Amino acid sequence: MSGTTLKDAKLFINGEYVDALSGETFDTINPATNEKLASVANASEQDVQKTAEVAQKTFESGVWSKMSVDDRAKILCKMSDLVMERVEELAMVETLDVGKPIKESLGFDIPRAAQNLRFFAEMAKYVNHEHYDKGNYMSYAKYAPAGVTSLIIPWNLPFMQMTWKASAALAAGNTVIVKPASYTPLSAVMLGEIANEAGLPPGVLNIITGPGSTVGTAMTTHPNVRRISFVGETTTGKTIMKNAASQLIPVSLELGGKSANIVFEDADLDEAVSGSIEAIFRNQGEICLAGSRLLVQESVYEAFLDKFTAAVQKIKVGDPLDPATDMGALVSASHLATVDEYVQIGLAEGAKLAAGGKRVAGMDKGNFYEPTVFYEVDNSMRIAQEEIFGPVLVVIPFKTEEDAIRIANDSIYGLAGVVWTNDLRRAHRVAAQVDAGLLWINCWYVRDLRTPFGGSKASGIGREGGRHSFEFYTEAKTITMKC
Ligand SMILES: NC(=O)c1ccc[n+]([C@@H]2O[C@H](COP(=O)([O-])OP(=O)(O)OC[C@H]3O[C@@H](n4cnc5c(N)ncnc54)[C@H](O)[C@@H]3O)[C@@H](O)[C@H]2O)c1
Ligand SMILES: O=C/C=C/C=C(\O)C(=O)O
Repeated sequence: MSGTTLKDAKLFINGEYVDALSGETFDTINPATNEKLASVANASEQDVQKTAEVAQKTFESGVWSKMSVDDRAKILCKMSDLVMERVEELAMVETLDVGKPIKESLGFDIPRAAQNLRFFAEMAKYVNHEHYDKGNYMSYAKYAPAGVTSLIIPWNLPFMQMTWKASAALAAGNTVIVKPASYTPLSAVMLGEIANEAGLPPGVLNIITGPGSTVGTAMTTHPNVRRISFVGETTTGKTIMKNAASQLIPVSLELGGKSANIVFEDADLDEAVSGSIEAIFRNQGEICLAGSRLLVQESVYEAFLDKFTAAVQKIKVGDPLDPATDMGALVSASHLATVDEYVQIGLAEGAKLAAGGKRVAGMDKGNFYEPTVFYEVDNSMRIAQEEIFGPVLVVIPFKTEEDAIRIANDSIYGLAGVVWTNDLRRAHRVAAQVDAGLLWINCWYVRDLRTPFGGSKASGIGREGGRHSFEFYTEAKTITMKC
């Protein structure tokens, strides 16, 4: 692991890899060693300007926007196949750049990216066909690609989330400018090679690396841009929405979360323990959908917490490239400092540690943090209200179903929720009352790409997935004719 270097990353514009116009680069760092992995082109507003012109010209040429949906699907499915042909290489790059366990990159991130490409390519053939008759009049709707689409991606699941957005936008016939997060650009730029090999016309997919403050701003204010889809922090989402308002561009925002994971006394406790461990510690807790507030019914609180902390001790934190590793390194030294700061805040607020609370001993070179569990937590504490986005769980007892729902909803966020119970009616009753876009009952993060995905309250605006993605990435036109 130590000393691994990867190919330097350039911008992918108009089907070619190029340097930033300024020639500047920045380094991407391996979170497991804090050593440099590769140099990355550092784009500026001028690069975005150039790319927006390429994307607009390509869109207007019709080479992709007017290609038949079947032909588009062939190319996107080919990209999907090529992703799987290169699964090991892509997984290694993702693991080195993000710090996540290789078993995750190999078993989830990259295969899910291939699935994203294939799913939206195929679905494009079947969605959004509408036709109505009314007396002598017939109406139908055409869903045309919207145009140049800006996609801005965070660092936690880079390749998976990039393809989650880009596949839908491309399948709908748009041209795309995508920006990965500066911590994790390496897998994203590889999609350019794959696009070229699959025969995607130049200028359809463009990939830009550089700072959110300049490149991201230019991507959200450029007059050529017709759609913006963003995944990231709530505060960044607000800035993007303000910028988008200046051009009146529709936005789709997938933002932060502080989701309640509710364990009722009638749940299968062993299943709830393993599911709840997964819900907070998968991907080092760096996942927007994390069940970061564990609400446990008082009657089983102690029994559950004992089982849970015993299971936490078994989590193997280690070298992300080791196939046995369950939890890797946090994405950056500064993120590790933020996570540790929250742990100190929790202690100062009076919460108690049942597990973790510090860096992993003997692994100081990388950003390794112990899986951390706080109890004696009140939901009003900062550690229960603010998104930590790391391996830190707060456990809160509750008495009744009404208490659980009240605590779950006492949050600015509304992304996800989890309910563990064997009472069918309770499961649906609670799921209906938790204010969140996504609810899982006796499971967590099981995805069907046809379903609406996104959050309410401070967790976002809009939904993607299935027909919802196609609605967002297209412009509807109703045509009515007298017959
Ligand atoms: N709801 C979801 O589906 C979902 C999924 C994954 C992550 N997230 C959230 O993402 C956050 C973690 O990711 P992050 O730290 O990369 O988020 P972030 O908001 O800091 O950055 C996300 C992206 O936005 C860019 N950016 C920054 N400032 C910008 C600006 N002013 N204009 C345009 N772009 C800008 C960044 O460079 C990066 O590419 C967490 O809050 C997490 O909950 C949400
Ligand atoms: O960290 C956030 C997870 C986002 C997940 C998806 O976008 C998805 O599964 O489609």
